[in-house]
Amino acid sequence: MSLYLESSKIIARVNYGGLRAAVYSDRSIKSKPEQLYALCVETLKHQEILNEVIEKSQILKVEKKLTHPLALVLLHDFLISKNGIAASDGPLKSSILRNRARLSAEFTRARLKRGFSTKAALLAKSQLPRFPRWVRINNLKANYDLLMNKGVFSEFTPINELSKLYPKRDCLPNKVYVDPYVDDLLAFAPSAPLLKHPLKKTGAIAFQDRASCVPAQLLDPPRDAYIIDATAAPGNKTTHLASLLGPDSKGKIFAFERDYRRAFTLKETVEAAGAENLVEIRPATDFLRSAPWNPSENELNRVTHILLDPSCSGSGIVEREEYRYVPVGEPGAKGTRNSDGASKGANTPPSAAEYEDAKSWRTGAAERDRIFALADFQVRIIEHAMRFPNATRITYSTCSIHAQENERVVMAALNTPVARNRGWVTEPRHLNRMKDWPRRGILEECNGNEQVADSCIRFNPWVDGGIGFFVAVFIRSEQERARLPEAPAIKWDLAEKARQERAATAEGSEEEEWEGIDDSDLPTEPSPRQLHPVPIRYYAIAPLEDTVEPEPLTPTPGRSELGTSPGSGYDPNFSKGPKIRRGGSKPKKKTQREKQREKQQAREKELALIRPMKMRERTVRRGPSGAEEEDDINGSWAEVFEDDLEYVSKRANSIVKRNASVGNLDRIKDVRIPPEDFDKRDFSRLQTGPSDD
Ligand SMILES: C[S@@+](CC[C@H](N)C(=O)[O-])C[C@H]1O[C@@H](n2cnc3c(N)ncnc32)[C@H](O)[C@@H]1O
Repeated sequence: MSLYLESSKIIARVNYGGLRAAVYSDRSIKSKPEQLYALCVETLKHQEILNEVIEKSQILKVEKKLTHPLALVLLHDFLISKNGIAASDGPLKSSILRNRARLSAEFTRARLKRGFSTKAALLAKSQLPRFPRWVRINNLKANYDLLMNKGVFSEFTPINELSKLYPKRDCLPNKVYVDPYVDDLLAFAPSAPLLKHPLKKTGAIAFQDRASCVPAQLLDPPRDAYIIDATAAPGNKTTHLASLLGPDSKGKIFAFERDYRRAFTLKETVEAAGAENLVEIRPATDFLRSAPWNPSENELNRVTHILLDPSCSGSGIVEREEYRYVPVGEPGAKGTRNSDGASKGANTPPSAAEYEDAKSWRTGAAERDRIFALADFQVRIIEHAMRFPNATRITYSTCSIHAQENERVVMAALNTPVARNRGWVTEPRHLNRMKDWPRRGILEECNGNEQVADSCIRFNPWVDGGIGFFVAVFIRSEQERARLPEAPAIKWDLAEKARQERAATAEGSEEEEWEGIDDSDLPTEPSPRQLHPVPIRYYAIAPLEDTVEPEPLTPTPGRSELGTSPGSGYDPNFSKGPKIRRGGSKPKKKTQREKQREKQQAREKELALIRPMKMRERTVRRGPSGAEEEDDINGSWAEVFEDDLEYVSKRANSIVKRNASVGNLDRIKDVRIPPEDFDKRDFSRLQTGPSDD
């Protein structure tokens, strides 16, 4: 398919940003993604004037084969791009060239009408960024009083309306907006001369989007708090936390960053902000492996506040250059006006209702699968943070607009055993500093739970000045914390220690851990199942050499006994087969022979399903004492519902292979599907990871 056909399809499909993800994640695309993305962005940027040309020239009526988005991309290249329409596109090109005189004349007329005497002038204007510039004052090097009251920003006059700073006709480059929700946060018009401001060079101010400042603000740590920023690079929120602690704080921020290279960027950001004394960077360190219950980590044990801003789809990031496609026939395409007289078109914010209807965000299948995988990880990271013995406050944020990564993750996290056992809830709206903020969580995505939906905060990029964002605050009371001061069982502790020692000697597996998720591993559609209140079987994922026959495990009451130590939970009477509990009416009496045949058939079916798990090579490692250690895989287990056995065993097998291939066996502790997802028949959040307490 040609560049033009592909780009016309993309712009028509993607609404409200997310163009980059759509282009780069669509595997069916043949054109060069960078060329495609540039064409989409530039076309949408100029769609208002191009729409006028389309309308006045009546090209869609003359050339019946042209669709509106296709006409837009072709006209962009014909009228605006300096290279013209790509030569290879014969019929498409001809459809434009046949009408060349009329199109050029209409374009010139439209350009002059807008006051641009040349095409260059039109292009220069269109390069201006679209949103206000947000500036956060860094308390480690300056303060609000100094900048706002003592004259450093004296050329800017404070205003109360953020909308005046959008680059429209009445945009005010010499005004400043003081944000009422985040301390020390200011907004300026995009054209305000701040990029090379000396304050930026000294680190006294930082450019940070408004929504991205909310997590640290809502974490609201006391001056001497011990804090974790679990996923820290490039360090915007870490340095914001440091600024909130202030220069005299005796607190500490542990900044985890799994990616080694990104940890360097984090270090630079921390140094530029003058926050070295407050921040302890943990480079190339996976937060999911942090173990505050280890005696060697007793500083982590003091952590009370945790900021989680994990990897997400980034679907809320509306690139500064991205515009929204307005199909022909919508009011915006014809240049109609809002009631306030402003032109309603590609640069017009969607209404709040339009925006909050997250289901209207259209994504391709590959992107959807990626989002499911991300959601897995996001729940795990919250769950892990909730295990910190002294934690009382956690913020969870994403720059995603997908409920799958937002409300649904919050709901899943609240439903984990660790949240329930330790008394974690979302902070009620009335207690929240942003209780007046209008955009809250999507009720139906919170299973109709108003309290949870109300406690979530959403940002609309067009209205709120920057990116689409989501924040939720989890809290638990002091009483709850006192009730459960200790973390996991001692067995976990020892297993964790052994794992950490192995991790220290393992080579280069960390960086791949998350990014390496392969789409082919992910479910494309839910598999059917009957409802079971509890898992009915556990299966070991056994290494080939050790076991001739795979060893099913019988269910044991406590999860902590499973999966953390090699071989735990094995039923010595396995040869008799695990007992299966079934609901429903009493089965008809069967003869002994029938029973035996059925048993044999069931067994063969199971073996056929489990056998692929045995394909990986056994890896033997030396433990700290030099003794040969049992490979982690021996202790791995899958919690399998009978109806889903086939699907889960395939998935477990692929996880084993993937991890084996990157030499990282430590992650494989369990494979499980949260019970609430069984109820919804949603297999999207199949999880792997350390066993829960
Ligand atoms: C969305 S970015 C964080 C942005 C950061 N909070 C900021 O405001 O500058 C997510 C980061 O988390 C890191 N990350 C992902 N998984 C991690 C894990 N398990 N442990 C530590 N860091 C992780 C990624 O490498 C990435 O740098």
